[in-house]
Amino acid sequence: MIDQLFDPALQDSELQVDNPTKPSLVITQYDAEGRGISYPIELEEISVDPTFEPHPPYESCPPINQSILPYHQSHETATFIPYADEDEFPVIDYLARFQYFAWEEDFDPDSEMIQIETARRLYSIHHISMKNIDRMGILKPLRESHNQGLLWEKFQRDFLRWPGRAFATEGDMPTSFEPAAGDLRGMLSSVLKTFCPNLNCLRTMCTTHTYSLSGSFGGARPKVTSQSMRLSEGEPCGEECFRLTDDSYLDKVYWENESDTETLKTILSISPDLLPCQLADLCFKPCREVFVQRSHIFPDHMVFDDDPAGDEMQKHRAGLKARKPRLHFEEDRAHASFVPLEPCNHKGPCIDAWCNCYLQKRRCQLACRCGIKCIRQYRGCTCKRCDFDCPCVAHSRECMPGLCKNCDARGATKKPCRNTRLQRNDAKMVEIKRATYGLGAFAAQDMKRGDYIGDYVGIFMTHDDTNSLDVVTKYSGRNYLFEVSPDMHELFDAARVGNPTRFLNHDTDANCDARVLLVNGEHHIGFYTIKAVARGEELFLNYGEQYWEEVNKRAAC
Ligand SMILES: C[S@@+](CC[C@H](N)C(=O)[O-])C[C@H]1O[C@@H](n2cnc3c(N)ncnc32)[C@H](O)[C@@H]1O
Repeated sequence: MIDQLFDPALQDSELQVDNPTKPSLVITQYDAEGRGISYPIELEEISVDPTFEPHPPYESCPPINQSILPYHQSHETATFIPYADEDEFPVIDYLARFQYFAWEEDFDPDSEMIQIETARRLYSIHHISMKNIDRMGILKPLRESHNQGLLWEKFQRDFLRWPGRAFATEGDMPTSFEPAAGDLRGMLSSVLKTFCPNLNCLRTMCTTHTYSLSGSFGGARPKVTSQSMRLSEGEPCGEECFRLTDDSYLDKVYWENESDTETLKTILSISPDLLPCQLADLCFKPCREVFVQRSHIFPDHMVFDDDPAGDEMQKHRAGLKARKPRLHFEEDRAHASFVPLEPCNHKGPCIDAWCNCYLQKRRCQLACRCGIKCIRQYRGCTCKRCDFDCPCVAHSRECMPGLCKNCDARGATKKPCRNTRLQRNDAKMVEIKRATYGLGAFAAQDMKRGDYIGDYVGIFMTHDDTNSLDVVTKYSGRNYLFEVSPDMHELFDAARVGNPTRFLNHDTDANCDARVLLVNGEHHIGFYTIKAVARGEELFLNYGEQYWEEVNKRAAC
């Protein structure tokens, strides 16, 4: 480029290069006529420290703040061959662990294109509504939700233009699906899908907590009768306040628009005991009208009932008296076997076959929609200082904001409950540096015994899924699998995604240990110091004998 600089055709007349021997970069900008203007930029010389080793190939670890559950179970499908350009890597052995190549079974872009084009022609040329196209059942559903279905997929990728397309240039289908303005339930469901309501999760479009939330929220039961609301203390909110209404008004309210009643029902299914004055603001209706409608939805005799869901409870009441439920909560055991369950959502008590939690001998979770009377829900602790006497601590469970009564589990004060450090991410600082065995984690500050280091996160998988990892683990000599259940059936793999806890090396005289904890209904692996650690010291875990037995077994076979 320096030579070109002196080409009179390209050279800018004002360009001066003071010292052509000094490394410099010349930038030439061309205009539409091909005239170039060049100017030099001096380069800073950079010397590379030879001790700084390049990062090993095929090893990347994007940071995550919570474990993830991938959409596609990668153990069945080979999407990628690591170390493929290294002769020693046993490619065939690796591929033999999978049933398919990803290209064999992944979506077929041709078929998808044809489906989209077919739908478009049916819609814009033959004027068949999207609802009716769906009802034909010949194509993939167009709109399953605001972010699922053929229409959504169409906007996730760029299709090449294809010859057939030119013959039909009529308009396109609507691009997005939004619930109608009056459909409060639809709008809330779509937001829930976008913003995960799980207490441990702040991720948009969360794929970890995949249980279907659409339509399943609500189901809370009223505790306050309309009569006691009317008798409760409080100032009327205005002339039309329910507090100024007598019974004669009860038959005189009729809402013509069904969506108004639906909106009220949706709000009540989430918060059944809101005062009519508050409901009036949310529904844009006069307070006394809302009161009358609420008393139709929740008649007082239902509120007194043990189970306003009614029938099922009546049917089972006789049975209930006779047989006391024998509760055996698997999760109460410190290192319980753990399989994630869909939250239950049913009428009637959680003591029969319709309740999945009951069938699986599990506690109901926060996300369950079985109602406030559920006897299987954990009630929280009542202690102030949560140490060894605390039932949450004793059962390897972090205290729960909203349920634990006296400790500051929410972290609202300067002295929040210690037994919530994992969910508050109140971790001591660590530094990742070269260590004896690859990289290692080092204390970046002085630590006391019992300090919290971090939450071991990775890809959530079952033991069967690890089969395909064996070849890679043996080849790289690095293993990032951590069992979350004692039978080793469920694991987190921090090889491909993780956080600094993945760098703790092994020592029999370890200064840290790992504890399986139930945190807001999910099992986590927390790392804690078991002795004082000075700043700069390396943090070690004892991987256990079983770990090294496995390593030796793998090496031998
Ligand atoms: C969870 S990783 C620890 C972080 C790892 N050193 C790195 O650079 O990413 C576990 C792997 O570290 C290595 N390792 C850790 N402690 C070791 C030890 N005491 N002896 C030999 N290798 C060890 C082994 O390769 C093991 O599979």
